[in-house]
Amino acid sequence: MTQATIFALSSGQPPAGVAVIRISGPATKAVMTEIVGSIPLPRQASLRTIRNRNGEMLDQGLVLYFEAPHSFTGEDCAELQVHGSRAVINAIAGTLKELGLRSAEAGEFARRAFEHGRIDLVEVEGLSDLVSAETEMQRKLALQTGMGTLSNQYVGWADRLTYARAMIEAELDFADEDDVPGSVANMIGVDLTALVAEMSVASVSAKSAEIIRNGFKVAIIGAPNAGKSSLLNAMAKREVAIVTDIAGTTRDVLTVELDMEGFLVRLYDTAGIREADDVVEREGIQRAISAARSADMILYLREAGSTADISYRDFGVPYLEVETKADLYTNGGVEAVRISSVTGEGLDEIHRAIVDMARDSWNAGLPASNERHREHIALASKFIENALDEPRLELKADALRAAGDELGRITGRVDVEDLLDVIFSKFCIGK
Ligand SMILES: Nc1nc2c(c(=O)[nH]1)N(C=O)[C@@H](CNc1ccc(C(=O)N[C@@H](CCC(=O)O)C(=O)O)cc1)CN2
Repeated sequence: MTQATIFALSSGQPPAGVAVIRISGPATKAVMTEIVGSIPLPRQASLRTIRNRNGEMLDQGLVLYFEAPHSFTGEDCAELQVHGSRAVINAIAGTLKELGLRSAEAGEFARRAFEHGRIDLVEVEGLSDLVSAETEMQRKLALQTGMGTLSNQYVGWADRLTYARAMIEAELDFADEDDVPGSVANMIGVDLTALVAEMSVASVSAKSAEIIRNGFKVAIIGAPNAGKSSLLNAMAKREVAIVTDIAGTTRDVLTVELDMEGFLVRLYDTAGIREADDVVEREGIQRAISAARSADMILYLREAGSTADISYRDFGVPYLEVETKADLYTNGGVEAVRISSVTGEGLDEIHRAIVDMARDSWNAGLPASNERHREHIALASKFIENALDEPRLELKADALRAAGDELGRITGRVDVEDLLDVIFSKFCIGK
């Protein structure tokens, strides 16, 4: 079956200065001949008139042609860079449909790139992250994943497993009586043990990368009226939360997302924790506690001069104690950071503390895998451990093959068909 030729608006929603319409598939050449008169020189921008099938002008734009396999998808591709109005885009899309092209599905260009071996599954995920990156750290992480750094790690691991297996196969094929039993096992054992250790480090990195992808979670907790919502508003620089003098104003957990020096920080404002009779307030307090327990950092707020309820210290979450309303009190010589959301005192210090903690939680030195990778890495290292424990060479080799297959599932070399729909559907149309 020949592949459909697909097209999509790859640039943002109209109206925009310029719109990029991408085309990929076997009919690309024929379509270009039809709508711009001839096939432009590969990889060179040419200014052309774009026409419908009756020869009427639809727009004038820059066109690019990429000949297979030297294109993003590995197929013949073209780009029409046209005036970015809805009407121009609709007119061109209409003509492309009349010529037998169909609209691309979400991620379909990337999928074709994967299917033609231009990029592996790890790089596909990196591209997906790159397109949705909002912070500087997300951009860096996505580039590392999307441009092969992480793939190289997995391929390197898989190569070591292949080498170990080859050693075993050789031993099985050429074993002679003079060989010392177990010598091959010893030779490969050292490297395989090292490999298991590297894998366990990589699994930790998946967790730390989550902080970049999903944000560093900071829960603001404390007694009612301690100034939690005022702090949230002051950090967000807008009135996100309702602030009143009435204790118990915040009932549910409120969130703001902040870009703090390139880190995505999710700040949670919570209901004040106290003994409460009101059902709604009690539920809010439960939510406050669970937000604090699942946070990456707790800001425990209390009004200057009041005593601390220190039960949150058992949550196992790093915390910072904050004395609020510092404008109303003189410093009683306590250790906590003193802030005033009214005067702004201490807010820089809070900012610093959060960014430092986020930076510490993220292990910058490690290539950042993700949760999907982590599951396969865990299985692979289990298989390697089995292989290490297994005295029979045939079974040792089998376990190593199974471990290699798990790594192959990460990069997409080994049966991943069922996964593809999930991964590619996360893309936007046109990617
Ligand atoms: N206009 C435009 N800009 C874009 C893209 C695009 O498709 N179109 N990209 C899409 O995401 C990204 C760039 N990625 C690309 C990756 C590979 C090839 C490509 O044609 N590769 C060929 C030729 C390489 C070469 O000549 O150096 C190849 O790998 O064989 C193009 C874009 C970001 N900017």
